Amino acid sequence: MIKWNNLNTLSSFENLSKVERVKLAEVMSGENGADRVKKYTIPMAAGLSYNYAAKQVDDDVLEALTKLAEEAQLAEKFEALYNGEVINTGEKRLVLHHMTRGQLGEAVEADGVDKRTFYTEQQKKIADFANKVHAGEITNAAGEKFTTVVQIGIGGSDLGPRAMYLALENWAKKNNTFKMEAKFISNVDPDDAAAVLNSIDVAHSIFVLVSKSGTTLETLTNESFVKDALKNAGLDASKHMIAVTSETSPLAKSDDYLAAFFMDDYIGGRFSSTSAVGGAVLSLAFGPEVFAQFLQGAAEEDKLAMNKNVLENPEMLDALIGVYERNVLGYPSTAVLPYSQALSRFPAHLQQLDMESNGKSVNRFGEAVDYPTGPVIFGEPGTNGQHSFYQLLHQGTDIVPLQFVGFKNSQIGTDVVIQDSTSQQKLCANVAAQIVAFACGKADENKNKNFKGGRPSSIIIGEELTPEALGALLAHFENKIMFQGFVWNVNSFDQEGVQLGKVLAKRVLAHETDGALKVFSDLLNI
Ligand SMILES: O=P(O)(O)OC[C@H]1O[C@](O)(CO)[C@@H](O)[C@@H]1O
Repeated sequence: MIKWNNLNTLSSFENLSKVERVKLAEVMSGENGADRVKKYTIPMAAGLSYNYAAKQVDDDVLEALTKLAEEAQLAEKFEALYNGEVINTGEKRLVLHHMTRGQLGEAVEADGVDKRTFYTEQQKKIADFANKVHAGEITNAAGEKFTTVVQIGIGGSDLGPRAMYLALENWAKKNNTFKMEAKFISNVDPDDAAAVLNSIDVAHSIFVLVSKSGTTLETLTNESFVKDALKNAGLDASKHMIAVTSETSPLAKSDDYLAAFFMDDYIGGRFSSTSAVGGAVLSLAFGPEVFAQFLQGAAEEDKLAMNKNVLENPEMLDALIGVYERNVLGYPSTAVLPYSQALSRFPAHLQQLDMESNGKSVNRFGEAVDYPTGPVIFGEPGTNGQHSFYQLLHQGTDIVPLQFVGFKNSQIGTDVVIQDSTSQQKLCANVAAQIVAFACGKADENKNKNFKGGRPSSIIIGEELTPEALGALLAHFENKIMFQGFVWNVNSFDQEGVQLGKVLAKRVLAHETDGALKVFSDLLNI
């Protein structure tokens, strides 16, 4: 029997807050620190590992976290989710994104169909379509091959697929699986669509309109923008556009598209990278086999997330340490710092994934919670971040937990030796140095040069950022955020907080304003 209780009603949480705090600078120094780095690590899928040696934990904290996981029934709640319970209570929906990449539990039937079959059928349809485009069987009206794919979508219909595309673009070029260049239009700022359209050859471009709801104003506006451009170039828009949407959306039955692929309401936008939302653009860009490898990595990581032993479950442990940092140690934000240029937009994707999921102040029954929930997430790839905001991270008044990601090898492989080391070695040296610098600090009589240390971090380490590794990385964070939502007793799968701004913007556009809204409308010349 699953119980949905607030975090601060759990006795294991009270016990956790009484466990003696770990002095990170002390435990990470000398041989003790070396032992921790070897001991506090968990294997992940695709050769990745999650190392939490530099987190503010020891065996006592880990034991208390294990008890919290048990009392909060994290494994049971995940099981209920993948077996098709209505976990998204706010919208009365199942939560099925795991099924886009595998079958973790029982078969789930909804809307009269087996859902795993539905998702795999969509994948097959996309693969078939992509193969025909690559083979020149589906072409533009002049019978010429498409060379570019442009995704039109926003939020979850943009950030995840864009981050995944950028993560694999160079890998695919190096491994001869690169098929088509991809571009993305998301913002309703006309300069976004105009700049992308100016940079491509529209006659040889295929546009993927992605909107689960089929009602998002930004996306529909950008669709019109693109249709105008196609018309102005003397082209038939319906021969250049495909749609990814839910079967119940207004876009589903339209004749305006060359083809339509479906997801459904059981997949939240921000959790949709492994559905048709990411599948169409990634299969067109890199081929369906690469997309399948990406799904495989995610599926393997999902299986690890099922493990009831917290110390063998990287997602659950990462989630619990995050809760400890947020609710016991009182840290308000988390920085995501990939030491990989290919992951340049991964922090932006995690921002939506985490903040839209767990940025809630009521529990899943709509009652106010009186403890902090989701942290502020931000990040940049290293080493660029080091020359930007790391000053605050090292010496600022707030302690910001850090989530590093690093790979032993680069994707392209081209490198240079300067001062006896390659660029890749310099990159990896920097992330190792940062972990220890943040944890241990450095005493200096000059207070301006003093580093207190005690700043916790974890790192996910891999051999190389491959499609499997990327899938595993994505699934790690999706599952981590899900587990945190369970601990905080919030519904991580709705997003009512985005509605008010949309409603007010419509009022501004309809000139139905008064008070401050009217003055701002006048100031902005609307
Ligand atoms: O795919 P859609 O329905 O256009 O939604 C786009 C995005 O808008 C949001 O609903 C927020 O406004 C996100 O959750 C979602 O990813």
